[in-house]
Amino acid sequence: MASLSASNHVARVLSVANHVADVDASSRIASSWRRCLVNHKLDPARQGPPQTLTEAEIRHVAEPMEETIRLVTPELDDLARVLRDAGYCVNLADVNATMLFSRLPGEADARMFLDWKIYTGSNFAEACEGTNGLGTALAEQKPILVHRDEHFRAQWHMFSCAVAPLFDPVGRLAGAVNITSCRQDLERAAHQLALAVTMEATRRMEGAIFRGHFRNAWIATVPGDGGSGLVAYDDDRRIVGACRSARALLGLTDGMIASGIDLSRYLKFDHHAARGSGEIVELRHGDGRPLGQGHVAPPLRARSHAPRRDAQVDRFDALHRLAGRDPGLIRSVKRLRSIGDHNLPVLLHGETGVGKDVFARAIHGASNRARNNYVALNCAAMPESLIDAELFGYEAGAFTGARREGSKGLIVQADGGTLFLDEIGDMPIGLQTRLLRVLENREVWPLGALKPVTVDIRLISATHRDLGRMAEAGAFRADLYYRLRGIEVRLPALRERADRDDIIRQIAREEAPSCRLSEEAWSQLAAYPFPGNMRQLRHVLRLAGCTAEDGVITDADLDLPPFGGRTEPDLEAAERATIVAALRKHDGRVTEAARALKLSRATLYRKIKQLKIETAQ
Ligand SMILES: Nc1ncnc2c1ncn2[C@@H]1O[C@H](COP(=O)(O)OP(=O)(O)OP(=O)(O)O)[C@@H](O)[C@H]1O
Repeated sequence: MASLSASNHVARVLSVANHVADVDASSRIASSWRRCLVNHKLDPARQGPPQTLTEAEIRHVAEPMEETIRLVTPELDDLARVLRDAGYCVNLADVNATMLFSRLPGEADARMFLDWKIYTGSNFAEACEGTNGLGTALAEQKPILVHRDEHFRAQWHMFSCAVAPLFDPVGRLAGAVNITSCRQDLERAAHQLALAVTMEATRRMEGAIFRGHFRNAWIATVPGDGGSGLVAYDDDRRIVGACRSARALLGLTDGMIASGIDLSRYLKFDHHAARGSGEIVELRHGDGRPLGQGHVAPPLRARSHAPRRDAQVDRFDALHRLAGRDPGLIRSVKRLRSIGDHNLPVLLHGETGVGKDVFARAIHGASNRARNNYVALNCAAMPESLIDAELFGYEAGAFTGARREGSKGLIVQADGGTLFLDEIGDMPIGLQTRLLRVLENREVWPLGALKPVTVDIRLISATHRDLGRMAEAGAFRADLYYRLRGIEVRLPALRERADRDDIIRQIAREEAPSCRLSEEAWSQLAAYPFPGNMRQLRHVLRLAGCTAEDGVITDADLDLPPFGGRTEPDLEAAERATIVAALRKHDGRVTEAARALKLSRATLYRKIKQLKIETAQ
C-alpha cells in the first residue's frame, strides 16, 4: 500500500470519526471506525499480518464447533464453487472471528490470500484488525459488506468482503460466513449481490444445523418475508425449538419453548396431511391468521438409513450426552476418547451434585472394562478403619468384629473393571500410602493376608477440593496426587454450563413427564444458581411434579431456597420437602410415595429416618 494513500486514509478516518466528514457507503462503517479509534485505540496506518493460531491451537478452538462445521460443510463447499471463478475465498469463523474453515479460489487469486494470511487460524476480530467484514459483522451481529477502502486499516484496502452472521438453533450467535475478493475491478454493486448469495447460503446452513440439532423432532417450515422459519416439535406436539425467524414470525420466546408449549397455540395445520415427508400444507397461526404454505419433515430417526456409527463412537455416546453442548466438557470427552483404552487414572473435579459419579460410570461404560465391575466408594462418608477394611479387604478373623469369612475388599472386587473413589481429598493420609502402593505394584495386601493379591483396576477419583494446594500444604500425598491425575476433568457447576437450559428441559421431562413449566417457573429456574447442581435440580422438579396442578408447574411449585453460599443444608431441605410433599400427596402411604419418587421402599424409609420426617404409619 503506497504511503501517500495510507496517510490520506488516516486523515479520512480521523475526519469521519470526528464527524467532520461522512463515509459514502454507510453510517455503519463510520460507527465502526469510531469504535476502532475510541474503544479499541487502533492505528489505521499500522501494518502487519493478523494474529494466527498454531495447528494445535486451531484444533482446540475448533473442537466446540466440530459438529457445526460438519453440518455446514456441504453448503460452504457449494458457496465456494459458485464464487470461485469470481476470485472469492470462503471462510467460516467462530464468534471470536477466528477462521476455522477456508476454501481458496483458483490459483491466480489464491496466492494473495495466502500471502495476507486470510486462511484457517487467522483472527479478524474488529478489536484487532479494525473494521473488516468478519470482525464488524460479528460485533454488530448483522450482515455487512466492507468494500476496499471502507476497511479501517489501509493495508486491507485491496480486499472486499461480504459476511453474514450464523446463529445456532436457539438463536445465539455461533459464528459468521465470510467471502473475500481481492479483484481490483470489483464494483460495490456486484459485491452487494455476492452478499445476498452469502446470506442465503448462511440461512441454509442455519437450517442444516437446526435439523441436525433437532434430529429426533418433527420440523415444520413456516414461510415468512425475511426467510422461512423452522419449528421443531415432539410426538406429543409440544414445541421443543424454533429458529430466529420462526420466533419472530410466531411470537415465540425462550420461556414458552422451554415450557414445552402446545404447537397448536402457535401453529395449526392438518397433521394427517403432513405425515408424508415434504408434503405441502396450509399453515395457520394459532389465532387463526393464515400463514401460507409450508411443509413438515418427520424425525430423522424415523427415516434414517444412515450407516450405524462404529462401536468405538457408540461406546462414548453416554459421555457425549453428558457433555451436552458445554465446550469444556466436549473437549474433555474428546481427550478421554483420544486416550482410548489406555489405563490412565482419571481425576474428576466438581462441586457436589454435578454428576461426578454419573460421569465416572460413563467413563467405565466407554472403556474396554465395561463388562467388568464398576465399584464405588465415598471416602468422606466413613471412618478410617472402615475405609481400610472396605477398600483393601481382610482375612477371616483379622480383627474383632470382622466377618467370619473375611472380605475381598473393593479393590479386588473391581479387578478387571473400574474403582471410583469419591471425595478422595478426604482419604486419611495413612490410607493414601496404601493406595499408592496398590497403584504402583498392582497388588493389594488384605489385612492379615500372607501374600498379596494381584489386581488390574482403572482408578477414577473425584473431589471438590483443590488437591494441588492440599499436596503443597502437606495435607495430601503429592506423589499420590500426581499418580491420580493421569487425566483431569473439570465438571462445571450447573450455573456455569453453556447448555444449562437444555439440562433443565431434559430433567423436567424425566422428573415431571406429564407436566409443563409455566413461563414464570422457567424464568425462576433459569435464574437460580443451584448450589446443589443436578441433584438439587432433580429434587426441585420431582417435588414440583408432585405438587403441580392441571399438569402445569408454576413458580409456586418450585422450592428454591435463597442461596447464601452454603450447599448441603439447602440440599437436605430440598430433599426433605420433596419427600414430605410426596407423602402428603399419597396420604402418608410410603409404598405409593416411594413409587412416585422412583425410590425403593427401603430407601424411602431410610431417608424418612435420616431426615427425621414424621409419618402417619
Ligand atoms: N448430566 C446430567 N444430566 C441429568 N442428571 C444428572 C446429570 N449428571 C448427574 N445427574 C443427576 O444428578 C444427581 C447427582 O449425580 P452424582 O451423584 O453423579 O453427583 P456427584 O457429583 O457424584 O455428587 P457428590 O459430590 O455429592 O457425590 C443424580 O441424581 C444424577 O442422576
